[in-house]
Amino acid sequence: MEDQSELAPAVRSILSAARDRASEGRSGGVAVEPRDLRAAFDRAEADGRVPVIAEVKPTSPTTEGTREDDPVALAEGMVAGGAAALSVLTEPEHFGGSTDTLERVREAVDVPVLRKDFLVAESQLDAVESDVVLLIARFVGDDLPDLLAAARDRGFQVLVEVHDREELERALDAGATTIGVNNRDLAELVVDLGTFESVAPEVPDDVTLIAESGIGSPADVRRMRAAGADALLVGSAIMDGDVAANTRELVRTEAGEGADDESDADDESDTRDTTETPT
Ligand SMILES: O=P(O)(O)OC[C@@H](O)[C@@H](O)c1c[nH]c2ccccc12
Repeated sequence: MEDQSELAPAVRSILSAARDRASEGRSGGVAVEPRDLRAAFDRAEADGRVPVIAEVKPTSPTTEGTREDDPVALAEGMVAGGAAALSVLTEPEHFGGSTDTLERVREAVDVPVLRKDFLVAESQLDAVESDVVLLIARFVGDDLPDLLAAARDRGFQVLVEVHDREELERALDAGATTIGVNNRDLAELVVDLGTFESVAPEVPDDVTLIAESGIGSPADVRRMRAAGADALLVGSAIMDGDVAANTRELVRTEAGEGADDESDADDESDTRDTTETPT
């Protein structure tokens, strides 16, 4: 694995906490019957919605304060706003997440739910059922093929997260079929939508490609879609304010051939501060 000193201190702390949780997991393991992520994206497209995975993220290392609302109510609002799928943080110490929250959310909605955590050991896959799990290429290093196989054995669909072309190559070599390009650099915690634009052209067409992080406005949605995103993963911009309205705004970006262009411009100046780069 890479030299950890290159990572932002907050990320190093998250990883060390993740290793301490490495023994978590139920004895006996999980056997998941997943809700199909690709089918959920296709349904959204057929319905004129941009496929968005909306993320329940109560807080993060660079977000001020914690959103205390019931995560189930937030999740239901996101689905009402048109989210094709949901992502739920289960990392407890830095993101205010829990496996219990994920279970409650997954029971309450019928869209696929991604477990968002920093998984580094196979046993962690058994902590809770979800439709999709995240593996971050940078953090799992050479264990990627084994963890991918272990996740699939349990029935999970797997989203492999990459940040550059070298990680993309590793993900493809390991057999990943759903790949997310994180626009946030985990070394600096800085967001640059150009990251997706530089990696996306290297991704084969049969891979489901997701643009992650830093997407805050209809203009950002258009930019990522133009660069080839099949779907978008959005946290902060949806969590800030009315989650249903925020989701709806992003999901409807392509409805009616840009008919909303003017109101988009107004909406972008509302509550969201696009200069912030929370994780
Ligand atoms: O809040 P944002 O900028 O919309 O980002 C969401 C999501 O991409 C981000 O939370 C994320 C991407 N990869 C991660 C890995 C772990 C924790 C969090 C993440």
